[in-house]
Amino acid sequence: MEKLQPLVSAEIYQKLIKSGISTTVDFLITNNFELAKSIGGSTEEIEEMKLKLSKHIHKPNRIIKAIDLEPWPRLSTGCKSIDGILRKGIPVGRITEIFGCSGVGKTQFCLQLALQVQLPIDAGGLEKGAVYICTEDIFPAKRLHQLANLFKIKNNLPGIDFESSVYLKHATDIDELQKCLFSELPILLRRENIGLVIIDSIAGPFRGENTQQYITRSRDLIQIAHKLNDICEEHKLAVVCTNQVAEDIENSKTEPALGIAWSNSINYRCQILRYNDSSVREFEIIFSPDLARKKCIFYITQEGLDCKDLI
Ligand SMILES: Nc1ncnc2c1ncn2[C@@H]1O[C@H](COP(=O)(O)OP(=O)(O)OP(=O)(O)O)[C@@H](O)[C@H]1O
Repeated sequence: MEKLQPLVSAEIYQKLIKSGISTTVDFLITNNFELAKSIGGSTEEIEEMKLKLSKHIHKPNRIIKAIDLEPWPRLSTGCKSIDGILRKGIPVGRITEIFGCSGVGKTQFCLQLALQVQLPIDAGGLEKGAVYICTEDIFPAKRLHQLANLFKIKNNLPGIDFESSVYLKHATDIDELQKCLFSELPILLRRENIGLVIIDSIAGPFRGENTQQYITRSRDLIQIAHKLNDICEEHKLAVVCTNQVAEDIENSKTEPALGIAWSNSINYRCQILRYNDSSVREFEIIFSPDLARKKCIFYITQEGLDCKDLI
């Protein structure tokens, strides 16, 4: 892990340590306003420091030890078995897709992430808020409320109003989704400290478009995927998109919707499956740039995702 010292002065290093920032990755993913508060100086000066540090990490042709490889920061899912196969959680700075049949628990998974992201860093969170973009059903506010109340108790944080850091947007068609991603979201991301953007589901706006709109549909999808990638990288946040399944009748199987252009635009693809009608689910990594194809089991309770008696 790349240490901040000797890259910054001893005085600044001490101030950063006091704020819980000990590595270059911590520094790079922390909001400029927060850094300016911790070590003094203007946000422009902080941006300059970030540029220098990122150049140091990505120095071309620099030979490094395997142990010095920077792991991508992760956001814990709050479920030990899933975190175990994801190497501590959902990657920050990348797009993760969660696909599965209707009612399998994709929304439940996303609601839990919207709470987890607000936890302190040492508890697996990012101490940031979440943006939740619904494209199909209206946002399940009651379920979030129930989860948030139990989440406070579980994490012993009775004073935190978790619901007030979840920003909602309902975008049911492609135009609304584009407007949200290209104009509304960038403004919000500049104003608020956001660590997670959820789209539930990415397939929603692309359904029901007729075949004549096929070409513009593909172009719009690619444009949206590029925008999501830019947002991830620029704001160092995690993007999670749920996706529906499409029937492949010829081969009697189901596949994630939206085809190959979308598949090539995401970094991580994971599937949730349900065992019969029980509360037990299977979570499987289908592809990823840094993880093996693995699966684990978990279940959904009123407190969210869990695996207590399973591991
Ligand atoms: N409070 C709860 N206690 C136990 N299980 C719950 C609770 N809330 C939701 N569930 C489980 O989650 C399932 C619904 O999951 P969810 O709405 O997240 O599915 P989904 O994959 O997002 O579906 P869709 O694609 O139709 O939106 C329910 O069928 C139930 O099994």
